[in-house]
Amino acid sequence: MALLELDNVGLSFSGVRALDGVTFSIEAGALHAVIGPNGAGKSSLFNCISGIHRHMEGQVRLEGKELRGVEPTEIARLGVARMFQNLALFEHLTVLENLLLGRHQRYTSGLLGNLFWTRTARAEEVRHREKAEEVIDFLNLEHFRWMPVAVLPYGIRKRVELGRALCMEPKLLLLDEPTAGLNQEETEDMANYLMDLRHELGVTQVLIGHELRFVMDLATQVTVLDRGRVIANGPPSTLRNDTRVLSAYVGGTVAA
Ligand SMILES: Nc1ncnc2c1ncn2[C@@H]1O[C@H](COP(=O)(O)OP(=O)(O)OP(=O)(O)O)[C@@H](O)[C@H]1O
Repeated sequence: MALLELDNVGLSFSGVRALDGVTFSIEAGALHAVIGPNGAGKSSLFNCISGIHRHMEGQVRLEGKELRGVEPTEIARLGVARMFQNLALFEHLTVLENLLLGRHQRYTSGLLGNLFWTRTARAEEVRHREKAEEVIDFLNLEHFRWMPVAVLPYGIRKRVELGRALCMEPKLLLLDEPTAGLNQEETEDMANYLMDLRHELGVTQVLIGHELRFVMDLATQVTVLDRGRVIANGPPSTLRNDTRVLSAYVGGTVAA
């Protein structure tokens, strides 16, 4: 069974058909890219998976469990994390504090446990710190651990944003244009981290991308959306010369 299945997903906004009959699946361990021109429906699709659009049609299933109608916080708890294009960090908190906040939906000891600092709450706090430190090591953020996010360069903030999502120990990581605003070197760094994530930690990723070369080099599977519909779906090698894909990007070419 695929990790995530989208079955005939549709979404309308007062007459605008943002998604229409979107059906495809995401295999465990994949780095699955969703591409398409502006307005194709990529963000709408992520919002449907995250439970933000309650009026969506069709079905979204995570490990066979229907997500439609499930609250976004519960979907996050089930293992769907999201790295936002516009950073969702707390600027005045340190890198470590931001990462620990990424774990908040995993706290189980509750308010009373924390207030009275019970043994369970203490043990839990240690576990959260260990996980945050693992993520810091993995993303080479040691040097920035105690710095407030506000003073960090944009490329490092993007890495912290990825780290915040990773702290949730997701089954499925949704990456909304992870390289937007990054320079060439930072883009290559991000690509390497995403590949390591797949190979070393086995995290399944769905990535919205604009830059075709980046997507084609990185992804194991690509779904192309155009005006809310799936126009192509397959491994990058089969899509490089697909005329539907090329024509969806006006004047665009899929670099070899
Ligand atoms: N909240 C909303 N209210 C009204 N229309 C919306 C809303 N969200 C999306 N749309 C419309 O749905 C369509 C798909 O938009 P969406 O943002 O999902 O595309 P996209 O592929 O992510 O585009 P981009 O690459 O520009 O971010 C567009 O026509 C957009 O105007």
